[in-house]
This record gives sequence, structure tokens and C-alpha cells, in this order.
Amino acid sequence: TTAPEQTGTQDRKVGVSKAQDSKGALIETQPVRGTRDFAPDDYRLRQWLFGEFEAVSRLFGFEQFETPVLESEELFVRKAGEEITQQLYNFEDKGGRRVALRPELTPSLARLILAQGAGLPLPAKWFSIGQCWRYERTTRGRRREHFQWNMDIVGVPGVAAEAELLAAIALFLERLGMSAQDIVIKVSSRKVLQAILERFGVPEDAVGPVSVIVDKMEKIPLEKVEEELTELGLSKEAMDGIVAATRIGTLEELQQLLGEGNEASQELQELFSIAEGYGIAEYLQLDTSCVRGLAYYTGVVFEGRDRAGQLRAIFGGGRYDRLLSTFGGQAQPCAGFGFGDCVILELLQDKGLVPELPHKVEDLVMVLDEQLRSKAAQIAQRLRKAGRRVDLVLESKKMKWVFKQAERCGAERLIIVAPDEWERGMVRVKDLAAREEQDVAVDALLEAQ
Ligand SMILES: CC(=O)Nc1cnc2ccccc2c1
Repeated sequence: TTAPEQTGTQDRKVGVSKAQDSKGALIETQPVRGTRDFAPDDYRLRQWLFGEFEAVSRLFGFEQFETPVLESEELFVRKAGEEITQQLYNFEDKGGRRVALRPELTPSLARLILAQGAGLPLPAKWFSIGQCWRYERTTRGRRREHFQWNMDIVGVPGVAAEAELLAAIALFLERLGMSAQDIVIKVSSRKVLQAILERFGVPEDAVGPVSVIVDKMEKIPLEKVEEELTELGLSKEAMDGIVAATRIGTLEELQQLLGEGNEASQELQELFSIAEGYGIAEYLQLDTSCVRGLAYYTGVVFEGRDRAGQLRAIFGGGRYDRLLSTFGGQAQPCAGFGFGDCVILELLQDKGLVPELPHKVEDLVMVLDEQLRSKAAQIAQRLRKAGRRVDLVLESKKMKWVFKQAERCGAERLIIVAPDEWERGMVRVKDLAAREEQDVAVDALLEAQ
């Protein structure tokens, strides 16, 4: 008998694909479900957006880092019912390792911080832009990857860290042409829920899982939320207390609910006061319904929304003081945010704020006679070494094509290497904007810019 892998399935599979190849069937040209290609036009827009992420991060004195998209699965195995861990893009590799495509960047940051050891100068202000993955059931046809910008501050216990992060986001939004008229940043604290649960004798470690459930309040019916809270073992009174605590919209109401001296109230009051200093207070709105769906937050949490309320969260973040210690490392106070690349682009489109980013070179160089190809190469090289972007026509083309190409690449000048002019040490230069042509000495090419 043949080994299982040699049975018909093997042959049939090979047979079918052979047959298709013989007909020369086109391979699938679309990317894998839930993923995107970035053809040049898309890539320019993405590079522009990421350039803004990086520029703001550097203005705030943050340092860039990167970690692999592939991580040990253990980084993301949390028992709090988060959607992000239920949709883990995980598998066993050929070495039998349990690995996963990262669904977020924060655990990798925590791992890298711990890997630096006790010698790492604090505070660490790090940022990264990385692709994150989830395995969505195809039913919802949602994307399975996106890019996230993260900024994190490790080693600062006070809300000055959260204020700094919010100021970075506000500066980013302003650089893109938006303001507090367009975006609201809902701010709250996990310590509100913590105080409520304490009041009803619910153990503190329930704050994460309860938050994950409460975070779905906007997306699923209240009955379902209450059902899931009941499954967690919460009493009706505790549930009512939680629901009431998600309906606070002012610091005064919060102080009434939790009492003057409550930590959550005091922290949020300080945060709003520092925000005044940055001039970003008008972005902020206390809203205790904002709990965020990640279990590891322990303090301030925030999320950005479009004021029209049409879109999903633009960004989210908060304080996560226990993540490093749950990884077995030295506890460190941490705060950070994640800013995805999809909702922001939808918002920019809605507001007509997507910039025109055409493909652009300074010079288009061509030869009239193939014998002069090496001369054209020499010309192109000199221009490029002087920092001018040059599109060199690589085969003989009709002038109609050349002018079309000049349009496509936004060339300012068309430089034609032609036999007669070359004899005189000259090339023909068409100024495509002024629609003028002149013969220019090769050595003068870099002056006439
Ligand atoms: C709008 C969108 O594509 N969101 C998205 C897409 N892919 C993800 C992948 C991992 C985690 C979150 C993700 C979120």
C-alpha cells in the first residue's frame, strides 16, 4: 500500500494544477482575502501618512523601534475574552513552535523593554509603525491586516505621560488639517470601574474582563452585555452599578459618584488641567462609557472619534501598569496608544483632506539615436548625482509616447541627446512648463534648473 500522502488526492491535486498550467490559466492576481496591495499610488499615500506619524513622534523626542510581525503566541494568550485574542492569526511552525502574527504592537514593546534589562534608561519614549493581523471569520468580510502607529512611554507613573501622548495625537491631527471641531477624544479611567466593582465586592482582577464586555455596549444589545456580566458572576446590583457608572459625562458627576478623594477623579482632573497647558482641552470629553476593549489597561483610557459619529474609533490608548509584570518582568508604569491606518484615511477622504501626491521626477532623458545611449546614461548619472530625479527612456520611443511619459512622471524638463547637438557638446532641453526649447551645453545642464 502507498503511504497516505501518496494516495489519489496527491495525484489529483497535481493533475488538476498541471491541467490548468497547460491551458496557461492566469494565477490569482488579487491579494489574499483581507489583505491589501499598495500599488505606487496607494504606496505614496501610505508613505505620506507614515511620514506624518514619524514626524510627530520625532517632534516629541520619541525613538523608533521595530519588532517582528511574527511573535510567540504566548504574548497574546490572555483569558479576558478579548476579540483581539479570539481572532489570533496563530499557527504551529515547522519547528513545532506556537507562533502568531501580532494583532497589536503593545505586547511586543513590553517584550523588547524587558529584553533591554534593568540598564534601560527610563523613561523610555518609543514609537513604531507596524502591520498587525487578525483572523476574522470571513462572514464579516473585514480586513485582516492594518498598520498601526504606536507611541508609548515607559517609566512615568503620572498622567503627565497620557497628556503628552494626547498632545502628540492632537498635533498630528492639526498637521493634517483637522481640529477639535472634527475630532473628539473620549477620556475615562479603568479606576472608575475598579471603584464600582470594589463597592460590590467584586475582585479587582475582574476589571479587565468586565471592561472587555462593557466595551461592547455600543455594539451589542444591553441584554447581551448583562448576560455576559452575569456569566462573570456579577450580581444584578453590581451590573446596575456598572451601567450607571458608564453614564458619567462630567468630573463633577464623577466626584459625586466616587467621592472627592477618589483616585480616578483626581487623575482625570489633573489630566484635563495639563491638557489646558497644551491647548488641547477642547478635544477632550470625559465619558465613562469609553472603556476600550483591551484587558490590560489599568488607568486612564481614551479613544478618538469623528464628531459626526459616523466612523469607528480612529485611535485608542491608555495606561497599562501591569503588563510588564504579567510577563514576569520588573513592573513598570506604562502608557501608550495605537493609531490605525484605515479609519483616519476614511476620515481624510470625507473631509477632502487627502493630499495630491503625484509621481514626480525633475528630468526625463531620451536619445534620438540608439548609438548615443551611453551618452544619455552619462547625462542621467550626472543629474542623479546632483540630486535630480531622472526617468531615463530605455528604448527608442516615438515622441508622442515621450511627451505622454513626461506627463505621467511630472517631469519639468525633457532632455534629448541628439547626434548633431552632441557633436557640438550640446543637448536639447525642453522646459515642459514654459514650453520653450533650447540647446544647452552638457556642463551647463545643472545650472539651468
Ligand atoms: C478598519 C480596519 O481594517 N481595521 C482593522 C484591520 N485589521 C486589523 C488587524 C488586527 C487588529 C486590528 C485590525 C483592525
